[in-house]
Amino acid sequence: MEVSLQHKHKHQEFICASISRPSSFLSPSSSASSLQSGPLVARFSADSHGPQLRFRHETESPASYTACICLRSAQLFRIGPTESMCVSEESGTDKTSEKSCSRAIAIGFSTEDESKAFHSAFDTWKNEVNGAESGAPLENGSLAVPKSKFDDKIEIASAKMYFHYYGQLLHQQNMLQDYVRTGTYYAAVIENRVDFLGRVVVDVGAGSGILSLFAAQAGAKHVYAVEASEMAEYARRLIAGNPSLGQRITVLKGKVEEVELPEKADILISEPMGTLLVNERMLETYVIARDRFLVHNGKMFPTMGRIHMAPFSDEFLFVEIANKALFWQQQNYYGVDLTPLYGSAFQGYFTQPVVDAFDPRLLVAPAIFHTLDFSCIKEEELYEVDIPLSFIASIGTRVHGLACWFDVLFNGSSVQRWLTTAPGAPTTHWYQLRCVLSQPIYVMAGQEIAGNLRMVAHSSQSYTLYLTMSAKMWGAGAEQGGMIQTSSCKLDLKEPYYRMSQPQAYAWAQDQQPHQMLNSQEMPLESEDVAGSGLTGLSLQNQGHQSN
Ligand SMILES: C[S@@+](CC[C@H](N)C(=O)[O-])C[C@H]1O[C@@H](n2cnc3c(N)ncnc32)[C@H](O)[C@@H]1O
Repeated sequence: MEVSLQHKHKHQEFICASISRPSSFLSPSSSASSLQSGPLVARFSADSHGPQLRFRHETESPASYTACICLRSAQLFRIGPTESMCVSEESGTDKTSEKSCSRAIAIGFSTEDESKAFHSAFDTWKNEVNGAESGAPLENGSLAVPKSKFDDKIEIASAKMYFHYYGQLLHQQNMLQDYVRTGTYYAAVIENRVDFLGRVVVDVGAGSGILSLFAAQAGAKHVYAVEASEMAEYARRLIAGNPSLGQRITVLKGKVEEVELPEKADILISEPMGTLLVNERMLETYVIARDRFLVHNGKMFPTMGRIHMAPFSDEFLFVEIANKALFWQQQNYYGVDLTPLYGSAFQGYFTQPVVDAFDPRLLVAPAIFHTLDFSCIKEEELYEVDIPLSFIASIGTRVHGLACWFDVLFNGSSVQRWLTTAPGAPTTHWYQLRCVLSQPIYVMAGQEIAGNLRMVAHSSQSYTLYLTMSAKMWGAGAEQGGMIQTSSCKLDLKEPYYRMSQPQAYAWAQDQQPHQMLNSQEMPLESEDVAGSGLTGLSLQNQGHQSN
């Protein structure tokens, strides 16, 4: 749909030294990359053809032009002090195909100052296009708004808070200080140098730019660091302050769903994991980056993730949550009877998943896991994830709910490395997550616990969780497959209860021996040997998006 744009000047002109097509964009039949040299006029304008950047020879009339770029999809990269690259997306001219392709023009300037002035004008014109397209009121009337894939599914208010959060250094520091996390990324990159050496890398959601710098340390030919929040500016500064690496890194401020890159990537690196792996819905962004930027069979760091689940028993936690609602049992609160709201308050507290580090001995059955393969999963498959549950209880106890954690694999050519958030492993800033049932169920040792965990994405960048757990009939009559008790709950992953206790030593009843709940496949060895001690003292502020 058309968006009108009314710049305060009708056009703006600059002199540049040359324009040419970069060789990688030339068709095989092209003989020369140069389009024009000699003094050229670059003209920004907004007319009936929309907002455009046109180039013409100084001697030609303003109506004629050598090259024309639509400003709507254009991105400008500085590739040298007096050299820049302008890339735009073009729809295919072939009517039978809806495919679009990228078009690039290298622009030369005589001086650095000319280059700076041009970039500043480009940003101004681009901002005006973006302002118009995001629905900002313009003098010439109301606007139809084309939306990106991100804007289509995420509420504006949620996205605003989300990027505001990540735009602050203190929250990036929180992630950088998770040495299990950052150390494992560092080891995964450096030990798999061969996957980065001489390669083009895209850092998906670059934040401070730390992973881009790791990729450059591993010998990447060029890294495109894409970051939507104001952190992009800090990333630029950090990268400029590390010039030997920084000269191979370009920071692009924008959403992964919207920016254009001048070339395809051989490898993607990203840290898109939220609580329970999927919180924040950034995995979708990672998968979109794969489809937009990665060459066929390119690598992804991380390559896949697994959500691990096991039933747990934790009487202290259950009582703590249930007691929170006791407030509403007061019959004389300044003369008011609060009890009509007790039931709702009680249920309300159980809609909050609990985030903390717990003792793995609280698990009452070996864990199962569900795999999300980032290299092939479709974005839409992340909108709803349905996981059947089946466990065999190791002990007779009261089951209070489902404990969950995740790990991710860096499937490098030299070394396979896992980053785990398992209970009992060095604690990360993700901790673990527990869904607590308001009605616990009783099980005997050897009894099957069946159920289902359904996670449905919502537009506030998180998920609604639907959990059902049932104790299957055991002993006589079990062959009929009946359930003895079933308990269900609905939780909002966006509203967790952050309970930052240290893992506690729990006393075991005489008939309950501590047992090994993690099977050998799940033993979190890798992160331990990289990062050393855990981070149990790490603080995690309760601000809605701290889970990453
Ligand atoms: C968990 S942080 C990781 C930052 C950094 N890569 C690191 O490992 O320290 C995720 C970053 O991705 C950015 N981000 C999330 N969704 C994005 C999107 N759709 N486009 C661009 N950046 C995005 C956030 O602003 C945030 O800075």
